[in-house]
Amino acid sequence: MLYDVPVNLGERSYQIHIGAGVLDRIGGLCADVGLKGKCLVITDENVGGHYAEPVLQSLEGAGFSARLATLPPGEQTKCGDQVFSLYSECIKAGLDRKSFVVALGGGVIGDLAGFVAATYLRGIPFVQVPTSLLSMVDSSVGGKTGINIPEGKNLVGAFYQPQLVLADLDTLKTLPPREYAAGLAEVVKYGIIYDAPFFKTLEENIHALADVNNSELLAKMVGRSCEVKAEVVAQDEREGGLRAILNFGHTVGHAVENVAGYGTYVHGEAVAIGSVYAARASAELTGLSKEETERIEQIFKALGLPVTAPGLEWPALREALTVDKKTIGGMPKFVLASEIGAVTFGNEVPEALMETLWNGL
Ligand SMILES: NC(=O)c1ccc[n+]([C@@H]2O[C@H](COP(=O)([O-])OP(=O)(O)OC[C@H]3O[C@@H](n4cnc5c(N)ncnc54)[C@H](O)[C@@H]3O)[C@@H](O)[C@H]2O)c1
Ligand SMILES: O=C(O)C(=O)C[C@@H](O)[C@H](O)[C@H](O)COP(=O)(O)O
Ligand SMILES: [Zn+2]
Repeated sequence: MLYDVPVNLGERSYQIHIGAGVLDRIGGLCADVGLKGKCLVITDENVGGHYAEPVLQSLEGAGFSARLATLPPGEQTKCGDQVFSLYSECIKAGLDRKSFVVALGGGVIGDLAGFVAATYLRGIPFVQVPTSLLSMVDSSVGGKTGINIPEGKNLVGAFYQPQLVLADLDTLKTLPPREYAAGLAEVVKYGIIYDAPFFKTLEENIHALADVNNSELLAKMVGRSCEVKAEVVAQDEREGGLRAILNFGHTVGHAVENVAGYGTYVHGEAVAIGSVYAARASAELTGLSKEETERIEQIFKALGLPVTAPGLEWPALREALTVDKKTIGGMPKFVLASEIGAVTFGNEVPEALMETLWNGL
């Protein structure tokens, strides 16, 4: 059965389809939204071994001509060199302006393949088939595509919406536990920024959350996360304001990823560290209570996520913050909470406090 969450963006609207054992529906769903002809399925070595064949079969079965490009796994793949090699793959696949790209994998593949689709021939359609928890609850939704450059995370990219998203919860059964936990960091984020009852439900189900065979709980968690993201994006597609709340924990999180070296901390882990930092800053500046600050810290710890990054020195992180997309006039901006479920964006943290908070983690 498919559970659908709509993303309402006028003529760029689409559906997120969530279900268990539904990967073989991809061909039919692509046909349903009017896609035709040729496509390039982009995946990585970990995901492709498990899921490329059923996806290709489903696409071919629905009358599409599909070619496969398989990339090395990991954050370092989200780079300019891979973009250019994928343009060549698009040519080899004979893609024209009516053709499309299928991103089959985690957020690295989704962001990269989406950026290729956004720029090849000035834009061809694309479809997201997320296979990591993080990509199901966050990166496949909302149209942020892009790559990292040595100076910083996601510094090159485009807003470009997919035609549809298909999340098969059964694919999570092969996801490594470390990556599953990392995805939970973005799930917790939705509770902190938007939905206090959801945060409480997560706290009360810590152990059940770790069970990828609990399809019912999984579907609820993925579904609610997608609903929150879709609601925020529908109000502010290109981050003129409100959408920045989805960046809670990311100001310091992105700096940690960059300074430690892409892949040392996976994205969700860096977000966990950045979220505890943001919670502590919120306690100092926006009235987050001691008790709620503690609850935020505890939930990340209980999920087995890091809340500190030993060995990373503040000056290097501070330098990385100067190129954060939220930094204006040299001052980094933070999403801060006044309580769990209520945040504001565009906050500055005094220079000395930024360093003190880092050294106190
Ligand atoms: N565009 C957005 O809105 C957005 C939102 C959040 C994160 N991101 C980006 O997403 C990326 C992180 O995504 P991620 O956490 O999915 O990382 P990822 O794509 O690197 O996937 C994590 C690891 O799990 C493997 N994997 C994925 N699905 C699997 C499966 N079903 N079975 C076995 N192995 C599997 C991958 O090969 C990889 O090794 C970062 O680059 C981050 O910046 C983007
Ligand atoms: O969709 C958004 O908006 C987000 O901020 C979601 C984040 O989880 C995600 O990591 C995103 O890629 C960050 O975007 P950036 O604009 O800070 O690079
Ligand atoms: Zn993120």
